[in-house]
Amino acid sequence: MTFLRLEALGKRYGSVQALGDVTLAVAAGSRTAIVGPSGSGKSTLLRLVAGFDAPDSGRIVLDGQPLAEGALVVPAHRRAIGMVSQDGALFPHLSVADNVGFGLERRDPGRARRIDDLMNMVELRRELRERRPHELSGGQQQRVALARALARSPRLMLLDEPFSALDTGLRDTMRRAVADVLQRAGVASLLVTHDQSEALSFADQVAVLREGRLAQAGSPQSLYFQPMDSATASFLGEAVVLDATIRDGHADCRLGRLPVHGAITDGPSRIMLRPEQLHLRRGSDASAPRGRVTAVEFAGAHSLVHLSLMRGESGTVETEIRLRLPSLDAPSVGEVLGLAVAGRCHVLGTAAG
Ligand SMILES: Nc1ncnc2c1ncn2[C@@H]1O[C@H](COP(=O)(O)OP(=O)(O)OP(=O)(O)O)[C@@H](O)[C@H]1O
Repeated sequence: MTFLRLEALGKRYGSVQALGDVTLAVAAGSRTAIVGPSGSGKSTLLRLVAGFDAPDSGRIVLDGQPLAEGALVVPAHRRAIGMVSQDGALFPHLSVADNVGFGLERRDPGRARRIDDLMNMVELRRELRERRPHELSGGQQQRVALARALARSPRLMLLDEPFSALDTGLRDTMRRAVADVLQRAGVASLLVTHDQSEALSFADQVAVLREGRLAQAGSPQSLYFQPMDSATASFLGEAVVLDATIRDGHADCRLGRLPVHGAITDGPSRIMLRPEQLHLRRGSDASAPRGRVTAVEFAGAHSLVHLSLMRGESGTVETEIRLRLPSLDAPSVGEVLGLAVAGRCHVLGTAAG
């Protein structure tokens, strides 16, 4: 069931069309991640939903109630929408308990109990109650910010890069913790992030913005394996994009004849494979697709291996591809390796979203 609906949303700042004709549906209790290059309109979208800014066109409907539609604009404090930002924006002079309870009525006899429950929910120990924000770790501060945002039982939670100031390990832990808390509370959320893998692992739905337009929205799996175009494909991870001719459910390309996803019309096209579908083989014959290793970038557990695809006996160098391989098994520069493809390839321009 659609809980939040953005309909043909548009916003202009002077000559810049920050958002244009964006339509997006968010299901009750679900998690949507908004991704896109810098300047693509992610923060603008969040600001319009929060009520910090009004759209020029289109409408926003939350749980059946229009929040913005023509001259009607419900003010931010009447929307029952929570927000957690990158720095947590805690009040430095207030204790943890008072930060968490900031939106609660001071004279409410149930206030202390509610603060305890909220701290419990985000797994903050009781003994942190009287500390000031600067006496907390980054992860603890984000938990306080989340508890404070949950205090007034929001209908929707907006997460504006809440994990970006945390280091990698903590980031993963916090991402899971926040997803968990929101799920248990049954609160739908919109997450803006620059981190594609964070978006893919956090959300049930990922929406890709480009130049203020919605390029594609869908499940993380459908966007990753069946992106609409090569820009979305590369934005969400490493992609191998090749020219191909489609015939009888197969693509003829530089990697041979590969089965394709779905029923695709015959003709010239472009296909995409994710690098993890390609397997390198040592000692393969010259008739098989092969690649020459041109560079190896060591990065700890994995190395980024650059290969030039070759064709036929002459070994004519064709397209460049990059594969992330376990460093223990990484080839050396100059080696010629056979390439086997696992699974089906995706024909670009045929995404269902
Ligand atoms: N208040 C403003 N005045 C003028 N232009 C603005 C304003 N806010 C945003 N813009 C412009 O609107 C466009 C979208 O900006 P927005 O901040 O929404 O992008 P973003 O995707 O969040 O970018 P980033 O990833 O860099 O945070 C940009 O071109 C930006 O320069």
